[in-house]
Amino acid sequence: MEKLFSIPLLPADYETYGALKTVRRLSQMKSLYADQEAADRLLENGDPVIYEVYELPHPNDETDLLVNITVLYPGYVGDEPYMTKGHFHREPDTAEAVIGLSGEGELLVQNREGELRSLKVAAGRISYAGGGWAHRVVNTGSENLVFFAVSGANIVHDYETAAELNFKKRQ
Ligand SMILES: O=P(O)(O)OC[C@H]1O[C@H](O)[C@H](O)[C@@H](O)[C@@H]1O
Ligand SMILES: [Fe+2]
Repeated sequence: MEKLFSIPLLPADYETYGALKTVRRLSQMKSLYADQEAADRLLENGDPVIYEVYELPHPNDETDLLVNITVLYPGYVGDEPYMTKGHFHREPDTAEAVIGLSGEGELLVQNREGELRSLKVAAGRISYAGGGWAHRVVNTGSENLVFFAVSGANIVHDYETAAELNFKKRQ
């Protein structure tokens, strides 16, 4: 895609413009949920889609921006709502802004020292996580939570460190 565009902020339109669609299912992130027995019970009846990410093709130049739309479905694993995996950006870290398009939820952020914070995500709101904050979006509502996220295009996702902390308070 040419590095000039103006397109609607909708997953379907993103796909029309060649977005790469990534589907994340429960089996790919089961270990992140607190209630493993509840996850196993769900998996006996299939493998639910938790979220889909629509990513426009980009050349990863450090001067570019990564502009994704994510559709996070409503649902629970035990008493824990559906959520994204969550990640740090590997150093040198860059910030990420999440702009809610529909639905409601929260942006859980945690730094490498384990400090945990929660920011509201909703239509018409921007939630901003500066560098050094791992970020995970949680759908606390009963509708799809659709959000736009923008960060530096040259980020490298670090899922491992975020999974170790797993957005839990340190004792
Ligand atoms: O990458 P995850 O932690 O699974 O989160 C899902 C997605 O959320 C946002 O859209 C981010 O900008 C994406 O980079 C990320 O892929
Ligand atoms: Fe990110």
